[in-house]
Amino acid sequence: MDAFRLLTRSTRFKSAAAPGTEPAAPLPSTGKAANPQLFRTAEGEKLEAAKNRKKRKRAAAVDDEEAGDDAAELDFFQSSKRSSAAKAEASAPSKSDQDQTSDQDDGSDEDDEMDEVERRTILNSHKIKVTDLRDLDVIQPQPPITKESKKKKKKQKKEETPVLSKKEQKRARRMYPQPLTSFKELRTRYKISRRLAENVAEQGFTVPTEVQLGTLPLLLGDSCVSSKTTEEPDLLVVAPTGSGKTLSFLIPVINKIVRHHHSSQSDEHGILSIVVAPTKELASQIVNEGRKLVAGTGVKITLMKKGMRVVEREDEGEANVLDEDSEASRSDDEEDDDKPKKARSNAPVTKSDILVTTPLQLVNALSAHQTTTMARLPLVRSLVLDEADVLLDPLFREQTLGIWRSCVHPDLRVSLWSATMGSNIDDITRSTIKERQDDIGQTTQHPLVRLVVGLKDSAIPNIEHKLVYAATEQGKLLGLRQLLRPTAATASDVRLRPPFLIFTQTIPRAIALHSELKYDIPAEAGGSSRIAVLHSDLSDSQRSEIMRDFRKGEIWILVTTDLLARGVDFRGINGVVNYDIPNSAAVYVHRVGRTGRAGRAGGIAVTYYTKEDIPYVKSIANIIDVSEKLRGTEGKKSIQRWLLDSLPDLSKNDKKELKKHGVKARQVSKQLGKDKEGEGKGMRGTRISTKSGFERRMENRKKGAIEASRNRKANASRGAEESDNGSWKGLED
Ligand SMILES: Nc1ncnc2c1ncn2[C@@H]1O[C@H](COP(=O)(O)OP(=O)(O)OP(=O)(O)O)[C@@H](O)[C@H]1O
Repeated sequence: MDAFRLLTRSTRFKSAAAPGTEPAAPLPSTGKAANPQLFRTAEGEKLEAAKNRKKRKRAAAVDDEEAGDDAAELDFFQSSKRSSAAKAEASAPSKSDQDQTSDQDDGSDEDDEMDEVERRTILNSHKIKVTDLRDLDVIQPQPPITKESKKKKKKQKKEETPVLSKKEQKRARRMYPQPLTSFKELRTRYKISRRLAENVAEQGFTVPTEVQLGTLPLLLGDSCVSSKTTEEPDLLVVAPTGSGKTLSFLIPVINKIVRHHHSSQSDEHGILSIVVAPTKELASQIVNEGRKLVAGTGVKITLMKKGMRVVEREDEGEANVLDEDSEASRSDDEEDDDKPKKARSNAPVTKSDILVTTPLQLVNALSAHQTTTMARLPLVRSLVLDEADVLLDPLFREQTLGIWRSCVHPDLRVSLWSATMGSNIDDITRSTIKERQDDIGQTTQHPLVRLVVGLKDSAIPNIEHKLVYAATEQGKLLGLRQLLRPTAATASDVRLRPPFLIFTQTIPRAIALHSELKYDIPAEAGGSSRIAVLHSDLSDSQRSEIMRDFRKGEIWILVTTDLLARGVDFRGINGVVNYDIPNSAAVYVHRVGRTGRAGRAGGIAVTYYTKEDIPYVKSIANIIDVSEKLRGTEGKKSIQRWLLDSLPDLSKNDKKELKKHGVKARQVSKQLGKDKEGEGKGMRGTRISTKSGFERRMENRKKGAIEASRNRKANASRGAEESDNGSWKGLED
């Protein structure tokens, strides 16, 4: 069934290209990208290939297998052979024994150190920039102070004060850590748990993405057997949407816990890692990804839910600690958030190793009975902030910092991940780390590193952008309807094919747009069931059901708010429609990043703007311009220079206001917000309808007349009844 043909009611649309014409570009929803990497140069590729060839030869020699087998790249852990052998052995010893013993039996890459030129070539080829964010005097320690050096220093000070230029400072901070050239290295060089390595291999990924290539060695560093053992840093990561950041933080977190379970502190039980994400949808997706990776490792990952207890508080009395095996293996489809909850004090304290949560849910659990002091999480060694810029935005900042401060273990490492990150995040991170160190009386500073892939705060280069002027609200609706019609393909160069997402500014607008569009889908295509609306006013179970149906392909068009703008990974989204322009350039980057994920090509992002939006368009036009430059499409630019020059710049204050409240004309006052259908008088700015004001007035008058006539009739018949039944009927029970 051709979804587009049915959806557009097209009789003329042909899915295959006519003979002699160019074949249609592959859709993001079809198949898998050959290479998930976004940036690479021939020079870097050659070097990586040479390194991998060398490793393969050595591994083959170790395993006494044939050298130069091309399939080795696909079978990078030789998982099928080895895991089946391991499984056969595993019938007797426990999983943890297997992990421990197997640490010795893989070919080791410890001698395979690259020199700085090689490391630099590969990192530059993938546009990876690594920076040491510590104070300069920590990075470049001064020589020890002796009497002589003191005198010399004084003399020097008098003569000149040696200050590094900005360029020199930048150079001093620049790092070139060893990149991960293949997933196989996770096992051979970084000695990650065998079972974890097999679980990664089972996902079928062949090449590490840039962010994986750069961050995995840094985060797995302290278990690296190389002579240059590196300390695990606190890490800030800015990497494109859909580039595999989830895997980059989950592998090290899980591996650290496996090691912890095998260590002398293995009798410590409780939450060892926390992953914080801004929405329940993203948190539940991370848990699902995590469950694939933890299978058989003995590590438990759990989604934070209402009523769950994470610590024992003295004010709550004795808690009964139950085993949560069943919970750890449950999928999020089985969530029971809407069922009545047990009283908090009766619920068991979670025995999970990794807790994935939204900020508010964990804060609520840590500050039971609404007390001001938050309970501590003494065992947590890893704190991951996914979509860190939004978690440290004023809306979530206090909650997120509260969680961070609750993690009091001296070995805590924090990592912050996003596709967009302002410099204020660096500052907040630095000051929070410092504040924590002072609180716990720690004197040593561990490394703080920032890793950026590509251009900071830019959209991925494989998306096609369309910025469409629609003049009015009605114009946007007409434009969107036209996109769904067969003529769209010929009338404009935009062809939007399901599945796709439509973003609006507010919940009432999402609801109104959904009501407008739901009868546009022909019955033979599934009718109104093919389009749905998702927002935070729905119950948890409704939200999960819609997400599931969209993922299964039963829903083709999903109208939503910025709830789904970040992190959510629908593999085959063909397009994104910004029905309402986003509140900031960062939101644009995230919204459009729902398509073209993991190196897939062809996603299209359509953004409508009206007269009222003109002051806010420039930052989006700039993002599109940069993204097209990054792709290097000469002559195929959708943003012309004259447009960029003529669009007004937005003041800092206006930017702030827009980020906080969105476009004024579409804001909903609290009272009016209750009117979800957009019918109230003051809802003019938020209303979505093709009907003119006159048509609506006439319709309302007609409705009023019908209602009045109905009332009159009802009153008349009631009067007649009363006169009929005038006799005494006794008292009602
Ligand atoms: N090495 C790889 N090869 C191919 N696909 C991969 C690889 N690593 C991850 N993926 C896939 O890429 C997709 C996007 O990954 P993920 O959700 O982690 O992206 P992200 O960087 O967190 O994006 P966002 O910024 O939007 O949150 C997922 O479907 C994941 O399975």
